Amino acid sequence: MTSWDMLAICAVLLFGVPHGGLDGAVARRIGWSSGIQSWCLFHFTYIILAALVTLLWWLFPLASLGVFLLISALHFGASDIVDIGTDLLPWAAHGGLVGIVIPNLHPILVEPIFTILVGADNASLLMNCITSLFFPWLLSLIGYCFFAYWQVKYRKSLINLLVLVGLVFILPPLISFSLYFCLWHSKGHTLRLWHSLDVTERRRSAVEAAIYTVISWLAAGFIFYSYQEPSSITLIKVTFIGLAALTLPHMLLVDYADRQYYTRGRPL
Ligand SMILES: CC1=C(/C=C/C(C)=C/C=C/C(C)=C/C=O)C(C)(C)CCC1
Ligand SMILES: [Fe+2]
Repeated sequence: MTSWDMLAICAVLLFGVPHGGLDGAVARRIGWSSGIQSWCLFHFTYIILAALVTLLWWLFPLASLGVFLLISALHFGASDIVDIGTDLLPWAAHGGLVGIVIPNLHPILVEPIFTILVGADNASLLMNCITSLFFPWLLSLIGYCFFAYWQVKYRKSLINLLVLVGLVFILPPLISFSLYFCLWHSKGHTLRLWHSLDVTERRRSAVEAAIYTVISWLAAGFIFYSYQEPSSITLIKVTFIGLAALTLPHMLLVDYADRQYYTRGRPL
């Protein structure tokens, strides 16, 4: 791992992870009350789901990484176009960027990372599967180009996606992932949510997000140093398995519960 890769991973932890810190604010606005019982239930459920993902990863690494890539595609795709719509073609094209395009454009660099996460045999199986998805993804991108020609509202997001594909092409995988995750996904989510929050909710939500962020950094640091031999391999494991663990509750809240609230007519 180069020092740029290290920097990229640190950026993911420092600037990417905090966007999940606003999940408490999301929970409140979809109806979780601020009472002590609800508060405990919310945190308990969040932690149990995250722990369950970690346990499942340990038991079934290949299936867990496969499902993680799939739900990440749904999450990233939905988030990229959240202000515009929910059409399938743009969703698929945006969703495939991280899980399909990055591994296909840099298989030599991505396969060793998958190997760290799920073992060599599983990594090569997964790479074969992802390779076979590249052509369908390319078709979705071409279809999206035509779609955006007619649906003018999608043009800007299409151009964004094309720029991102260009970045993925020229940059190493961890660097392009980190740029997308920190500067597109997390920044977009945080700004959108911030503006949609009641002014009276903002201060509390910011303090809460800062506390959750520090707790997740401490947890990551603790797990990292409790490994017998902290190394770049351990850093990769802690980062991506940690992301997978936090993504499930984060996604259930943001993409499922909050979207229902959103489609009931309130602003996001
Ligand atoms: C595992 C792995 C990758 C995918 C990471 C993903 C898919 C992260 C998703 C994070 C989410 C969904 C956060 C929620 O907000 C890469 C970059 C292809 C590189 C190789 C290792
Ligand atoms: Fe997210």
